Amino acid sequence: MTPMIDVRHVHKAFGGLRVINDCSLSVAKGSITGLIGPNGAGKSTLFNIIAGALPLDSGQVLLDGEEITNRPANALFHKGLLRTFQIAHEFSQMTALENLMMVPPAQAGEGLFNAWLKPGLVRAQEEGVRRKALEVIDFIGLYHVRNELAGNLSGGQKKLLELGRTMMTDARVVLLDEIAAGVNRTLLGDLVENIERLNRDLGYTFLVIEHDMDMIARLCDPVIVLAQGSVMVEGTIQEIQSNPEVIEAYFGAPHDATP
Ligand SMILES: Nc1ncnc2c1ncn2[C@@H]1O[C@H](COP(=O)(O)OP(=O)(O)OP(=O)(O)O)[C@@H](O)[C@H]1O
Repeated sequence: MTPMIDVRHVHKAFGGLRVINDCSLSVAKGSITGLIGPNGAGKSTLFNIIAGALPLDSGQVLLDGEEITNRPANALFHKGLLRTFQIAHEFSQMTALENLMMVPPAQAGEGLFNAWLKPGLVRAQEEGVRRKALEVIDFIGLYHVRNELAGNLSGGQKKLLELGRTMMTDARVVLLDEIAAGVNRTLLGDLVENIERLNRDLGYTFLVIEHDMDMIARLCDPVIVLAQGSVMVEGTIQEIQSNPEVIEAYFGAPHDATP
């Protein structure tokens, strides 16, 4: 089957520093694939390249068989490739529900033409967006705080809201960058469940960068280990955790602790 994301022989350097070195990997459709590796391995750089936030020097990136190399993030958004972002400062003064309602890329109300000539259409579309936002906020378990300012939500609730924002569009693949950081265990459980439901019920594919190994172990199969800008090994979490090369990459020497 055509992979959802296919990274082929990608290179990227910052000045003289070669950060991504002939990196090739693929993310299977419908998978929750983990991307782990020691600090500085190049995980965020690779994410930024896939998400259209950073140009690569050479190589290719394909989305469901279509070349998307160096396409800007907004073009990828329309193709259903999204990444979660921290709730920006200006959005913290809007309610949780309004944050969701802001997401759809082409709200008819924004077009003057539609606003003047088709007010009925604008109202109907806004109503549709609101209904969907209410469904999404219920799905992610934040219905009870829907009218709270986003800035007042807890760290974990903000992460759930970020995930909810991806559901307002027709996402096919979502890149999650360290979504567990700073989230308490209870909300982390909710986050994991929601990711699993999106994967199982809506067919989302996920690529997950995460330092939290519990979260990787619960969610991801397969797990890809990046070291010095290229793939060291790929396998199940059990295979990864018992691989001596991986242990050495994390700890610098053979060791009996696991990553
Ligand atoms: N914009 C940049 N300019 C110069 N160097 C950069 C830039 N972005 C990243 N780097 C360097 O590239 C290397 C890889 O960084 P990257 O953030 O991709 O690693 P990472 O695997 O995500 O690390 P961590 O797990 O610590 O977040 C590091 O040495 C970093 O200092």
